[in-house]
Amino acid sequence: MSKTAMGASQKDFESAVNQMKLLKKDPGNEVKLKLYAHYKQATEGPCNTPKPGVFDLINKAKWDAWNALGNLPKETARQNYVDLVSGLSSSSDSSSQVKPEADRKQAGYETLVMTSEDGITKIMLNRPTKMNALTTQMYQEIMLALEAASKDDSTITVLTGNGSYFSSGNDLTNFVISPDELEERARRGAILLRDFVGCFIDFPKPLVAVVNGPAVGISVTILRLFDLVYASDRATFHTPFSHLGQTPEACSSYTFPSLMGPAKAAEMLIFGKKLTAAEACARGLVTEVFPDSTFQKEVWTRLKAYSKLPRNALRISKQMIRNHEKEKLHAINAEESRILQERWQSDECMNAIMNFLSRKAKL
Ligand SMILES: CCCCCCCCCCC/C=C/C(=O)SCCNC(=O)CCNC(=O)[C@H](O)C(C)(C)COP(=O)(O)OP(=O)(O)OC[C@H]1O[C@@H](n2cnc3c(N)ncnc32)[C@H](O)[C@@H]1OP(=O)(O)O
Repeated sequence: MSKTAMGASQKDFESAVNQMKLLKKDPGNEVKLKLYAHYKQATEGPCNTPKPGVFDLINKAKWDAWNALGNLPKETARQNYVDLVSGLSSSSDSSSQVKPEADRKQAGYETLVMTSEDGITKIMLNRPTKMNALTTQMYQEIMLALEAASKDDSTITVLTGNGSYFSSGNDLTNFVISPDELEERARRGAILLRDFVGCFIDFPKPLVAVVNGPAVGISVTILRLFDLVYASDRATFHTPFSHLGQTPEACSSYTFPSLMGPAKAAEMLIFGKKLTAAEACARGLVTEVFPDSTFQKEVWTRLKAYSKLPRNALRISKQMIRNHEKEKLHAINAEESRILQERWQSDECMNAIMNFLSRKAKL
């Protein structure tokens, strides 16, 4: 009989616990929470400790993960733990294996797939099971990818998402930190945000967003810094900043009012109205909307034709259009990042994040 059918033995479990201690690569907060919850369930049974206070972020997230397992039997939790660890070990073992050409990622990127073909460099966000939510690692990798794309011999650079979403915006687990770390992490977060947006402001070549599905938060506000925005008619555009106790970023406090007028910008940025692709197009945020059934075909045919245009002319024209407001955009970016640094330390923001993480609220 297989191990799974019998359930993992206590020995398997102990060996998985030891294996975890030897794991070289950090598996990330979400996996660590799952491991913690299954370990506690396997060793102590259903959650039996008082719920930590709302500002005790780490312990609250751990408690929520354990509590979510309800009455899961100890044996099942033990098996799940062993399976989780075995998945982690095999994925780190296989990192040295050669993958088939079709799914080989350009070296150095774990959260993106970067490819160059037909004069187009494509940067694809690649966390489809998390709706391409942006972790701090992902912000860093996007900056590296943009830097590489700005120097390669392609004509056009494209950002798109793998799976059903373009991106669900900032990964809210970026906020799973202990209260004594909050001030320093907010300071570093503001620098990361400023540098990330700065790369888009300064990007020298035509930059195209292929919005394959819904976009949330910073994946919406950043769009005004692209030269073309093509959207599937399945895409939606949602900036729920107030719901999260946060404020606009990516220069949207300036670019959105100048694009669509202050009243329409307020509807999105202050009140969190979600737009359809057609509405976003009518407001000038999207260049063109395509039926989802033909989206990829139509967009890539169009982009391949554009990529054959004279490279330097495209580049110089882009810079002529963008250079007028570059300095202003950098100043606005710095100010928005400073304000967010304060917001991230507010009760309003912390409560909203905890609500999401404990699955009480879906935006
Ligand atoms: C101290 C601070 C340091 C911070 C440093 C950051 C620096 C830069 C900050 C830039 C500022 C940016 C702001 C924003 O982008 S605000 C917008 C944030 N995004 C959201 O609020 C969206 C939250 N997600 C949702 O509401 C829903 O998930 C969504 C509507 C997108 C989809 O719902 P659906 O029911 O279809 O799917 P699930 O919710 O089940 O999602 C599937 C799994 O994906 C996970 N997920 C999705 N989005 C996020 C996210 N943004 N953050 C974290 N995780 C996300 C979800 O949890 C599911 O995971 P599991 O299967 O493991 O449960």
